Amino acid sequence: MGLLQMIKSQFLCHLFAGYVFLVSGLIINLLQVCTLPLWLVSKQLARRINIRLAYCINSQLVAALEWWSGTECTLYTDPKSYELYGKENAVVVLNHSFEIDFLCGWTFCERFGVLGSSKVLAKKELAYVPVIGWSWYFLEIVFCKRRWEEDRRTVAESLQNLHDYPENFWFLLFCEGTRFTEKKHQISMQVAESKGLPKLKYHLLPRTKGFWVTVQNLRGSAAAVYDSTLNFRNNETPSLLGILNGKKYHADLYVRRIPLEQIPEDEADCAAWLHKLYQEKDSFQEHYAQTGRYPGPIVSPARRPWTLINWLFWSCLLLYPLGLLLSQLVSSGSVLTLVVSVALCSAASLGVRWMIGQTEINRSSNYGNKPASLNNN
Ligand SMILES: CCCCC/C=C\C/C=C\CCCCCCCC(=O)SCCNC(=O)CCNC(=O)[C@H](O)C(C)(C)COP(=O)(O)OP(=O)(O)OC[C@H]1O[C@@H](n2cnc3c(N)ncnc32)[C@H](O)[C@@H]1OP(=O)(O)O
Ligand SMILES: CCCCCCCCCCCCCCCCCC(=O)OC[C@@H](O)COP(=O)(O)O
Repeated sequence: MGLLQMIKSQFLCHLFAGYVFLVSGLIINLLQVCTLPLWLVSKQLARRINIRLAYCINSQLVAALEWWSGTECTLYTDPKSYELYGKENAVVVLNHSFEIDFLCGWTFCERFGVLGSSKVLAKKELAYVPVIGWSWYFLEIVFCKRRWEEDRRTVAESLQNLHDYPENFWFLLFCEGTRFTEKKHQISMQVAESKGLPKLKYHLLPRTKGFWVTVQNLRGSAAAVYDSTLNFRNNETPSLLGILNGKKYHADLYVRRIPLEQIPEDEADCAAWLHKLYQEKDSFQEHYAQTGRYPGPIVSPARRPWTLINWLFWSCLLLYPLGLLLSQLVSSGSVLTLVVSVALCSAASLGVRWMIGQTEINRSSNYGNKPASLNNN
């Protein structure tokens, strides 16, 4: 392990990065709360401000991926479609197989200028995650309980609300609804068999209702579905902790742009269309397993400096109060102050570790672990 790699794996580096993320994130959450009165005066201005505030949070994780770990993300797509990315609203369908799949999505959001406005159909539990989850209220992120009878109305209403969104956005749908595990795959394939559907080797069976309600309610606003299939070279199993330790990964993403007009409006036809799409995605993963690449040309956008500049800005801004605090701590010599400071530090680092745990598949939910009739979160 080189010197730089050793420095990146130091706990003190992670502690500082966590301090900057947490404190800057809470400051930004507070600023977002302050925009609430503005929603009554000018909703569009409030939205534009929140897009930029959210960028300050999300881009710190993208900076960790792109600059700290140096992870490379290669895009395989049609050059004609590439020209449209970032210039239209789109529904992104991405396989949910890795702990940092969302982060690889975010790096492309950043490079196409939609990181602050990006949205997702997210499980309700994530709304309670400090900083990121809290910021999503102000981004009008769509939350679901993963219970259709409760979700169908709330999801439709939330999506309708996005029709007058002032800036281009990508709406991410992980149609499998949960991260891939062998146990969930086994159960999912039993459901596939019971439905007479072909078994999938690399994916869980997609949940089609959320996709149908999303496409139905974004027609007229979103121009296309970006069918996105992600994998990592050398059978890597990347993690957010690995990123924080400076581990470099190499992601490959295959994106196909499918105009929304090509997607059936009828619910049953739309469901059949999505099942066929996932069978195609499965074949792309097989192609990747055999050849180490996706079909089609590589047109990768280069990483941009803004995520690094944003992180450096917040680090410099927060370094001063941290220095003051530490110098007062040392000069006071008070044992009580020392104990309280150490306790606060420990609580904050445990909090950040819990947040990182939200991305870890070994802590995933029970959703999809039971057959269809008994399914719950
Ligand atoms: C280029 C890349 C850029 C991308 C980046 C862009 C933006 C990024 C922005 C933000 C990043 C944020 C990162 C956070 C990500 C967090 C994401 C999540 O939280 S994923 C979990 C929440 N989302 C979903 O669940 C979406 C998919 N689910 C649905 O759509 C569901 O339909 C639902 C609307 C949630 C309703 O849930 P429910 O369980 O009631 O679903 P269904 O009714 O559909 O399920 C029953 C249905 O499924 C069949 N089935 C299949 N397998 C099973 C199984 N194992 N158990 C039970 N049932 C199963 C079942 O037979 C039924 O079939 P049918 O519909 O035919 O009756
Ligand atoms: C600059 C460096 C910063 C260092 C500190 C890092 C702080 C950590 C931030 C944590 C961010 C958490 C964002 C939540 C994203 C979780 C995405 C996800 O994948 O959720 C899982 C669900 O889809 C499905 O859940 P399961 O049913 O599989 O269970």
